[in-house]
Amino acid sequence: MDWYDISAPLVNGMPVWPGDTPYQFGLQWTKDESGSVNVGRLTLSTHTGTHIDAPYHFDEAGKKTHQLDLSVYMGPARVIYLPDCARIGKAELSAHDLRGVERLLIRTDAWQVKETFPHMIPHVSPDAVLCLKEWGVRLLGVDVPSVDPIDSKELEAHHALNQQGIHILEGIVLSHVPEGDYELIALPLPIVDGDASPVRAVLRVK
Ligand SMILES: Nc1ccccc1C(=O)C[C@H](N)C(=O)O
Ligand SMILES: [Zn+2]
Ligand SMILES: [Zn+2]
Repeated sequence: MDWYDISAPLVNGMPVWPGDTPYQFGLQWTKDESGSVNVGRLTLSTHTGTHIDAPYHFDEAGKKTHQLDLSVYMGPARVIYLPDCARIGKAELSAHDLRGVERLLIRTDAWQVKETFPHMIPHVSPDAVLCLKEWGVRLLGVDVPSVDPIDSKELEAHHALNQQGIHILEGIVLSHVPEGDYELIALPLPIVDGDASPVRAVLRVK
């Protein structure tokens, strides 16, 4: 295997952010009905499964999905494993030499039961954000649905990351991926005026 799929499967009934639009796929027309083709129809939140947040999600003046710099979402990426961690802080990250890492993907394995939305997730603490910036990180990916605590209204980590120009990738699946260096591709859809976009995220083994 020379690549890993790190995307959550999109399937009816999959967990979504509490209160957000349920994910639904179905056939609008079947081949039987139309006489020629099956045609699907999707109803979904932009934050479904593996997705990126555009800054506009939490900042009125922030970039929207169609304005994002795609070079952020393609290129060298480092996967690190931080098991049993409640908080992704400076101390946790400092155990790794991350200088020059442009895309950092953190495997926590904190979200085990993928059929339900997690109540508690490790969150990124603001003290980590300045370090990430200093090391040269442009994209931070996590294997949980948010970089902030689920019940956070302030979204401190979202804002702190955005202030440093660090983009956010959430809900990646890394439980089968060893630590190391890869090439990431996780491109957002060109949703005009969007706040976020699902992505197909893959890692090519270097
Ligand atoms: N979908 C939502 C619906 C309501 C309130 C928040 C969300 C979020 O998505 C927040 C989360 N921090 C996120 O960026 O994915
Ligand atoms: Zn999101
Ligand atoms: Zn988010």
